[in-house]
Amino acid sequence: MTAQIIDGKAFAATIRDKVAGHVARLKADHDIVPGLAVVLVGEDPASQVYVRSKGKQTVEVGMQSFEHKLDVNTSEANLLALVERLNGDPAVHGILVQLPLPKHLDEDLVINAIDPAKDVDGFHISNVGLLSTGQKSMVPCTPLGCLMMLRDFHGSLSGMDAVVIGRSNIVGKPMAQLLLGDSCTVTIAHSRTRDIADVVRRADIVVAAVGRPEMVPGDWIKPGATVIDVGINRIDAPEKGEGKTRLVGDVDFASASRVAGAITPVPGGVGPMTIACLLANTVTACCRANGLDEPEGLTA
Ligand SMILES: NC(=O)C1=CN([C@@H]2O[C@H](COP(=O)(O)OP(=O)(O)OC[C@H]3O[C@@H](n4cnc5c(N)ncnc54)[C@H](OP(=O)(O)O)[C@@H]3O)[C@@H](O)[C@H]2O)C=CC1
Ligand SMILES: Nc1nc(=O)c2c([nH]1)NC[C@@H]1CN(c3ccc(C(=O)N[C@@H](CCC(=O)O)C(=O)O)cc3)C=[N+]21
Repeated sequence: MTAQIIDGKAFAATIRDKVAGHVARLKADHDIVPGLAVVLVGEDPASQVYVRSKGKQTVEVGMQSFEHKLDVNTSEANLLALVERLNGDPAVHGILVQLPLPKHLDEDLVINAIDPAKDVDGFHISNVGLLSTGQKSMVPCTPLGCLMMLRDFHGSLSGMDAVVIGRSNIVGKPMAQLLLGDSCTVTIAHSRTRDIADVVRRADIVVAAVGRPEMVPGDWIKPGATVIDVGINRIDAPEKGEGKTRLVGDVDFASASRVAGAITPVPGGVGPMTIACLLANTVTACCRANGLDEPEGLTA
């Protein structure tokens, strides 16, 4: 069997179109322009590329982008003061603090200082609690993007066996909550899981969010299963020339795509959906802040 490729890049483009439509309507009907503030501490090259791409796409859909770059040695007080300022800024509807932060900064403290209504990453404890109790919240972008692709491919996920590999607060745990919300039978695997191959083999849906290049081989995949590869790993690619690199996921695409029914590629899968969902969350936050009907089909 050769798996169908789930084209996250193309799907993300359709979401951005919807977002752009809503943004245009907000402007025409209410003279409101949604704004997204992105805070980057330090100069990690991968983060810089990613933040630039977010800023560009934000402007492309007609929203305002505010980028704040702080020195790697910035104090916690300084960062918290910026977050406070953004919380109070009526032009800012969404705030994203790029993670990971340098070690001297307390991530939990900083994330929980963001106004939950502006927490477009969905990482604030209030949003985590709301999601886990099935209430309206801001939903983390990466898991939301994965859910949208799964719903689009399968229609209903009800009763399916889903295995999420990874239990981070930003991907694994919220992903599991969303799948549970859609009535999957959910298992979360992690570094202490015994016989992970056996656990994964039971799954109709596999979401891999581990951070280990090509860790999941095809022979862990149940024939016909849907595989969502969240991993973004840059590895050496000497075949492309001296010093060159390439991106791979947490799944061994070559072997898995021979067994799976459907699979997301890396690049071009979950990554573009994450950014599209960030834009979607910003419009949603803007509508809620202004007491307006929120866009349909852009939230969980
Ligand atoms: N496409 C996108 O938009 C995004 C992609 N990513 C990518 O997704 C991946 C995961 O990110 P993130 O969740 O932040 O990573 P974390 O490092 O925070 O979490 C990784 C998880 O994988 C588990 N794990 C590690 N090794 C193994 C193993 N050998 N077997 C089973 N489980 C293991 C860990 O288990 P334990 O808890 O026991 O240590 C942990 O729960 C990364 O490649 C990251 O780059 C992340 C965010 C967005
Ligand atoms: N507060 C916070 N929120 C995040 O959502 C967040 C974060 N911090 N820190 C880093 C991770 C990582 N992440 C990615 C998003 C998109 C791509 C993406 O678009 N990837 C492209 C390829 C890009 C390339 O070529 O380098 C693709 O997969 O096709 C990658 C990675 C969001 N993260």
